[in-house]
Amino acid sequence: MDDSWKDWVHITKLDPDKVIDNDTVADIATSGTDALMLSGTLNVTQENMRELIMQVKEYDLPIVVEPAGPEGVVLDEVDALFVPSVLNTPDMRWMVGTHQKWVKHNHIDWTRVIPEAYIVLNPASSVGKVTAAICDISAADVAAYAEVADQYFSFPVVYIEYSGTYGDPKVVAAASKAVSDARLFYGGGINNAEKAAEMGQFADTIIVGNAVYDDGVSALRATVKAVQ
Ligand SMILES: CC(C)=CCC/C(C)=C/CC/C(C)=C/CC/C(C)=C/COP(=O)(O)OP(=O)(O)O
Ligand SMILES: O=P(O)(O)OC[C@@H](O)CO
Ligand SMILES: [Mg+2]
Repeated sequence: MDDSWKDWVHITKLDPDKVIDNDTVADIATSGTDALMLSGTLNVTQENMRELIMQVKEYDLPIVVEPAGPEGVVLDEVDALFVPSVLNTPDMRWMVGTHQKWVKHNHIDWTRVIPEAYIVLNPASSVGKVTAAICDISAADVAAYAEVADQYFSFPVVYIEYSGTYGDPKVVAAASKAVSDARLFYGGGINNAEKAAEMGQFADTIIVGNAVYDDGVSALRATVKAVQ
């Protein structure tokens, strides 16, 4: 896709493993969020991903898929694929191994792939457990990962991921200082204007996931308003 995604300040993350009704989808689409990212670590299948795409595609909003593995890759009716690599895992599969297998067995439309350097910081999250990420690290450690991702690997996105819990703003501030070219994404536990504004000072883009399901679209709207 073109570079317009670099202007997104707010992304709503929808999980194909969760049920959402069409009225809620309509409210999300008009909330002011810049894009919908369809993603989850557990139980994402071609079937539930395609079902969610059918629900969201009628709105005039960018839709991107963030697969947890090659089996979750769907590109029909979608603008781009944001593909994670986890930096702070000892298991090479989540950094590059799964990607190598994916590329070996598929023809990839690279014009629609945006690589993301994930730094996973909530050990209790599904992504933390699956990737065995080493989460007990300092702000300086996170900043160094972020700099390596940005300056050495040239990842276009550095993603500070606290999925399911609100993170440490000092960590996000340190990562923000360390990154010059990449866009800094922050996701985890944002469910009101205050948290959105706090992380929005440091991150270029905030991602709101669970709040849509747990706190409703009014909470989502408050997070949008805080960063736009
Ligand atoms: C090579 C391809 C196409 C994919 C590989 C992608 C990789 C390496 C993924 C590893 C990290 C991962 C599992 C990312 C999934 C995206 C993500 C962080 C979703 C949010 O997950 P959680 O919120 O923890 O999960 P649940 O909502 O399912 O509990
Ligand atoms: O679900 P929450 O905690 O909002 O996290 C958002 C996103 O970063 C998850 O990948
Ligand atoms: Mg989730």
